[in-house]
Amino acid sequence: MNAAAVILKDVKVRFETTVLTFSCTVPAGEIVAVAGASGSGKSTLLNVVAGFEEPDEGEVRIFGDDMAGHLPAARPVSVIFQENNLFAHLDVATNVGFGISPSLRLRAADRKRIEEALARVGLAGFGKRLPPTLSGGERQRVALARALVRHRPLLLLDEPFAALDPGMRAEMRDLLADLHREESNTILMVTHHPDDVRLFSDSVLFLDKGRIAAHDPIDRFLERRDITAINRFLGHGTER
Ligand SMILES: Nc1ncnc2c1ncn2[C@@H]1O[C@H](COP(=O)(O)OP(=O)(O)OP(=O)(O)O)[C@@H](O)[C@H]1O
Repeated sequence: MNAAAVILKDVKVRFETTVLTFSCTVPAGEIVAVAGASGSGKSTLLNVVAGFEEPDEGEVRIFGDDMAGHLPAARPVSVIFQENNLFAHLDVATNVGFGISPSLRLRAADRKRIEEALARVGLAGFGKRLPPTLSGGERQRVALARALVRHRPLLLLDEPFAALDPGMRAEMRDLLADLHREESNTILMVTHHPDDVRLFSDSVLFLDKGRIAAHDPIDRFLERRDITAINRFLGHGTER
């Protein structure tokens, strides 16, 4: 598992008042927490990888391939956002079906895969329900089921548990960890929660003011005391 899942090389994204700069190499098969204060650039980094944001400069490679000009749908990624992952007027099975075929031309074997994915995330029998009738946690499970049927080797999660209570967060974390073991995929997950970092990740990309301030294996990251923003994030008081 030494190949790189993601390489960002001198990537620059310019907004009106800000320039964000990213360079990093994420090994395949890792769970990587993407952390940092609000406005530090976490979502932008994910959007650059997913293809929702084109960099002004630099190179984005996913499993070795240069992603320049590749639309999001053409990238080997699945993305789960904090919310609004689902079409509210379409039932759960149809929402998951989009992961298999955007035109929803689903064969019997596809419908079986949808049912299996729903069962895998604890939602057997939910296929005919509409998203507004589900709890926040159930909706995120549907989004996860849709990611599952896609079998993409890179899963990007932008604060996927933000709207969930602590018990549900822990459940979702466990479920993701199980799926990661089964699929051997690479996961980049934006989170504001130190617990997600401590309990879930192999390594941490820590952003500060639009650049990557630290990219460490989890043990090393938790021992750091040299960056104020990390101390603040980990609750290490005012020490520098
Ligand atoms: N479309 C945009 N136009 C202008 N500025 C933007 C745009 N998107 C992001 N920015 C700016 O880029 C910086 C990084 O934003 P980003 O959303 O990536 O941060 P974040 O770390 O994900 O924040 P949060 O934790 O609050 O979601 C911020 O200063 C933000 O205002």
